[in-house]
Amino acid sequence: MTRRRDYQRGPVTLRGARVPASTTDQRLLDTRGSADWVHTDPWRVMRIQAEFVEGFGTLSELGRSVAVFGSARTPADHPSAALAEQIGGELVRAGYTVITGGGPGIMEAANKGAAAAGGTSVGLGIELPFETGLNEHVNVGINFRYFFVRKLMFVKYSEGFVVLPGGVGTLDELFEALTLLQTGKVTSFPVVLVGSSFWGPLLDWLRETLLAEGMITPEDLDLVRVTDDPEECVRWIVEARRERDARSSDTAL
Ligand SMILES: C/C(=C\CNc1ncnc2c1ncn2[C@@H]1O[C@H](COP(=O)(O)O)[C@@H](O)[C@H]1O)CO
Repeated sequence: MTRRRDYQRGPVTLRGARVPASTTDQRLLDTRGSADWVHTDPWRVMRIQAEFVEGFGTLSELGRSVAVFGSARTPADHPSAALAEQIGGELVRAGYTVITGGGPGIMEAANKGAAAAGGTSVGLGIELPFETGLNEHVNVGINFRYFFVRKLMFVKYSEGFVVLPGGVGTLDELFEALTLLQTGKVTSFPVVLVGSSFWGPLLDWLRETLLAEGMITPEDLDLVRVTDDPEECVRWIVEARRERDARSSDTAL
């Protein structure tokens, strides 16, 4: 009688010709060989998971937060930077943690305002082909390898988005929020555009082209509000929170 030899690879049973010549432990402990596996998708999944774990672990403890977006290229002496700095400070005084992309320009200005007001000033940095690093006003920083992990962190841990003038990165962040709101994937939260002369032409295009051509509904236009006033911006966010809290206490009754 031939003895059937089973080989267990975790939950998988292998027999006959499928039985490997070495065990998993042997392969793990064998340090020789190519390092190509580090660049394979299964290994990337582990790194992606690690980023989620790190992000969730750090951000879940920071309390109520608002994200501030805007150009990485805005000079420190630009009026938009002054607005971002003031908004960072106002948000902290209203009890919020301020979350930005941790980079230069508008991000740095918002972090500066938040830190100067004695608040938690978060930077969710991103690994880029050119090193920029976290700006000096960040007091809680996480550097992400993967844009999509970082993007989820902004949405999951912010209860409002403040969007100052910016380029494609800023537009990407704005339209991701609008898509999630429009499709009901995220519970209603305020999106405030700061800078009426910058955002006005985009809103005109949304109305005159997208709405006119039936690509969006009139209600979609209500997903954003525009202001030039930092205090009004923060007031809208606080009011939205009160409305949300009132709605959730109604449903709890
Ligand atoms: C291009 C420059 C720096 C890039 N450094 C960045 N660091 C962190 N976050 C960034 C960076 N660049 C873009 N972002 C994200 O996109 C938004 C800004 O993009 P935009 O195209 O400049 O509008 C911003 O909100 C970040 O989340 C210059 O040295």
